[in-house]
Amino acid sequence: MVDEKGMDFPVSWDELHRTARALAYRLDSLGPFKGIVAITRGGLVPAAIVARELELRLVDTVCISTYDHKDMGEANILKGIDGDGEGWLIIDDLVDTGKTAKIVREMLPKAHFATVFAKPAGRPLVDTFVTEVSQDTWILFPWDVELAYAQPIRARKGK
Ligand SMILES: O=P(O)(O)OC[C@H]1O[C@H](OP(=O)(O)OP(=O)(O)O)[C@H](O)[C@@H]1O
Ligand SMILES: O=c1[nH]c(=O)c2nc[nH]c2[nH]1
Ligand SMILES: [Mg+2]
Repeated sequence: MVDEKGMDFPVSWDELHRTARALAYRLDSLGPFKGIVAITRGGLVPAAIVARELELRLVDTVCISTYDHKDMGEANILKGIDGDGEGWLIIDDLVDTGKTAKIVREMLPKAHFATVFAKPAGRPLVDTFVTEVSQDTWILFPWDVELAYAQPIRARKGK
């Protein structure tokens, strides 16, 4: 779908699993880490995959909500975490504007911040990521979609 936020970039469960495993592969050589801080909710599934691959069993959360679907609002910090993050690995699904990443980095300045996807505006705030997509792309995660009828491309263009 194309709207004012740009083109949707749908990601399947398989693709997400494969890309999160690629992230774990990169992170393995940058550790060892004490544990993972997952940024809810988007970071939960990638954090579970990375935790499995890096054999990390200590998993905490920072809970931040900024978007209502595609609409950005104020960042609402529902749960923080103590300490400076030294030795910890922060996992989120993506950085977009970098607003969430900035808050998390200020909260845990010594942690390693990793995401599966990065858009250009947020990219400088991430230590490790796998796939870059353009700023006007909306990543559509598998937990946000259901299987449904898709109009043929020609019909969508009104031909
Ligand atoms: O770089 P930014 O512009 O801050 O955008 C990235 C953040 O936005 C999304 O979270 P959201 O606030 O939608 O909450 P959710 O993870 O619960 O879906 C996403 O999971 C990132 O955490
Ligand atoms: O599902 C999402 N896809 C995105 O591209 C995005 N950017 C900020 N928050 C987002 N959530
Ligand atoms: Mg999030």
